[in-house]
Amino acid sequence: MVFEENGTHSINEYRTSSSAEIKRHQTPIVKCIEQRFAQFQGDVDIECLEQLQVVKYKVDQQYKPHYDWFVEPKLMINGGQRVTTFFTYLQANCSMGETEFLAIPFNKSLHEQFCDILVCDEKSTELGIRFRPLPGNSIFWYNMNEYGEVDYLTFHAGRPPGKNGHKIGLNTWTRLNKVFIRPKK
Ligand SMILES: O=C(O)CCC(=O)C(=O)O
Ligand SMILES: [Fe+2]
Repeated sequence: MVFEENGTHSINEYRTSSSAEIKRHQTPIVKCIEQRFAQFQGDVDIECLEQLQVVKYKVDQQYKPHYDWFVEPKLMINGGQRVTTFFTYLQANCSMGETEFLAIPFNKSLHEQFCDILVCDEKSTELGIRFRPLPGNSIFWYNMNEYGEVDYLTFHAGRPPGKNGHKIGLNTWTRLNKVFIRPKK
């Protein structure tokens, strides 16, 4: 479910999870979180961050494979392309609900040492690595390179939590330029 700015919501088959935006600098804690994400990236301007977005998945809800970078130019008018993504696991109570990068090859000898944060099971195929939703962990990646080319290896999905499962995560997207947030009336 996607909540729109005008208070309506729509069911999106591609993304059945719900999401909510946290107003920029809303509280000192929100500002502190924004600052830490900006500092991690070499002190980028915090105004280049989109508003933090919380996403919630109930059993069987998911976000099917997608890129975080924009295809449509109109989405880049305010702030430009999404340079990076931080996805932080806030809550999860099950072994499923991973974040899967479908275009990255699972390399047993390379990835086996990371089985504490990656799923390494009989389903680990040659293509696709899956991050466990471990609360407190963040995954971070660049959606484009230094030449401004978007990265197709970032193709990823938010997999559905299993039986009695749920997952809550925090998206922090950083844009090329400052994002102007329209004041709410
Ligand atoms: O839920 C996840 O694991 C990933 C979420 C995601 O890719 C997104 O919200 O863009
Ligand atoms: Fe995503």
